[in-house]
Amino acid sequence: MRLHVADHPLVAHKLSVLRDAKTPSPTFRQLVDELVTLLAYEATRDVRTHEVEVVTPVATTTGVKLADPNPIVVPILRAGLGMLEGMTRLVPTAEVGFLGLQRDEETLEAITYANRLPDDLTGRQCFLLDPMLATGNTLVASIDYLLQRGARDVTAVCLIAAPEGLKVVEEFVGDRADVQIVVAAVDERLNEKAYIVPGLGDAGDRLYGIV
Ligand SMILES: O=P(O)(O)OC[C@H]1O[C@H](OP(=O)(O)OP(=O)(O)O)[C@H](O)[C@@H]1O
Ligand SMILES: O=c1cc[nH]c(=O)[nH]1
Ligand SMILES: [Mg+2]
Repeated sequence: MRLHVADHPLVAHKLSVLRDAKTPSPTFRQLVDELVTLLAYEATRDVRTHEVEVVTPVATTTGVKLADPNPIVVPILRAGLGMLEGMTRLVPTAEVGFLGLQRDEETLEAITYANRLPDDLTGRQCFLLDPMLATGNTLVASIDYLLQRGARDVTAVCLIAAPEGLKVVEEFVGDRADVQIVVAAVDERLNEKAYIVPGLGDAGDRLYGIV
């Protein structure tokens, strides 16, 4: 598993405002969107392309276009939905699948309530979106769904990860697939309720309210 921590003052600035408990929901949503665009730039560094001929008003040159099959982007509901538009703005030809998982706050198990993925992901570049990687249980379950469908090239774009969760994901992945995690920050630890410290609280609640 490869880990990429985005090291950029704009990322650090936006993340600091996002963490602030006083930041209201509309600003929070806007910042998540802006952060994803910055992270997506890093996450798509290895996106597959092929050469094309381009005729400019001056000359003919060689350019590149995204190769087929298109990448697939999968937001993990709810909170991952707040990252979808920022990602598809950068990769508009991507297909979009959906996973809905909710962490049981007692057992910390990830419970799946929605799964709408293509049956065959062989040879596809897959991008999972979820702002928080805490225990890692949600990301492990999500990566597993992709691997079961034949995917071997998976990038997870997260805003904040806990070291404990990164270890869990790394142990699960082993050498089964090429998995990259792109994050804005790796925080200190999990607290007794498995919330990321210092983190930003419950990302889904801060995006969409408490349900
Ligand atoms: O690494 P883990 O310990 O599994 O926790 C991380 C998960 O928790 C949050 O979702 P949550 O279950 O709160 O669902 P929500 O997006 O609907 O709020 C977050 O968006 C991740 O999906
Ligand atoms: O800190 C955390 C942990 C899990 N889910 C969140 O939204 N935040
Ligand atoms: Mg939540």
